Amino acid sequence: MIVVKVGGSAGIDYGAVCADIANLWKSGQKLVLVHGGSGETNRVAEALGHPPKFVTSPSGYTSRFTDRQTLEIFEMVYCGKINKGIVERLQRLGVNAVGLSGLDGRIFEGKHKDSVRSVEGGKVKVLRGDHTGTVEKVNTGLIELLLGAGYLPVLTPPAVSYEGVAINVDGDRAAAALAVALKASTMLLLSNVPGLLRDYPDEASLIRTIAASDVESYLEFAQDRMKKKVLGAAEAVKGGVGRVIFGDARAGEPVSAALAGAGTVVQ
Ligand SMILES: Nc1ncnc2c1ncn2[C@@H]1O[C@H](COP(=O)(O)OP(=O)(O)OP(=O)(O)O)[C@@H](O)[C@H]1O
Repeated sequence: MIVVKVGGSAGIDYGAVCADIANLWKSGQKLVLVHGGSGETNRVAEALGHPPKFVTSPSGYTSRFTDRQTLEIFEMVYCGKINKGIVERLQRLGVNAVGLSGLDGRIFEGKHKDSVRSVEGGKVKVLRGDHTGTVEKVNTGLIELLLGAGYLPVLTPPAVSYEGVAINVDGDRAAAALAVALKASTMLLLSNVPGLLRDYPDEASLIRTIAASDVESYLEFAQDRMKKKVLGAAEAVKGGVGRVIFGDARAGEPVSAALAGAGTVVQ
């Protein structure tokens, strides 16, 4: 079993990702696909007159401030446009894909965080009305049912809180929790960079391997949203996933290339 997470940043070639996945799936590889959608969400939010707001926590992590209206835009893009776009591509390639969010069947569950601490102009402010959280529990029953019946699950945030409220969660960490729950041998985190760069954005500074015991020390090279990927990788390997690969989803055969070791391999 492998878990493939494809991001939603500008430049990602969903056609290439889906074609590669379709070939692997047809050759008998069991997999679950998780996706993001941040780039398109930003664009749609701007177009709808509710521009995105990002907050940086005192510990340096960046996240989307998700008020109710942002959550609805987020769902339109992630669960609507991106999820159905991927399912359509896979269907056209002859793969019986089923698109679900973490809300459906309570696949991704976690605690609702209503307030977030944000560093603004050197001061720490508390913002309320946030619909975010972290996946703490993965309910694999529905996924196993689908896999057992021959469907390829295509999953996306949001998750559901214990009270049944939709919460925006990080896709990389959700994929990590899923990979652990499914006892996946490999998790791929594919985005619009060749992997973790020592000196971002210099692509020649690609870090090729990271020892599983040492992942967190690489957080220092990751800026803003890349930090969540490194954190997700650490959580996955700690949870028993054999290897995590940060790979490039901009062209070629992104999944096969990453499986063959292109990118940053955490093992
Ligand atoms: N050291 C680094 N190496 C590589 N990328 C980095 C680094 N530091 C920061 N980044 C940024 O991290 C981004 C990837 O994270 P991001 O969360 O935007 O991607 P994604 O997974 O495609 O999106 P989504 O949130 O929609 O799933 C890159 O586009 C790059 O700008």
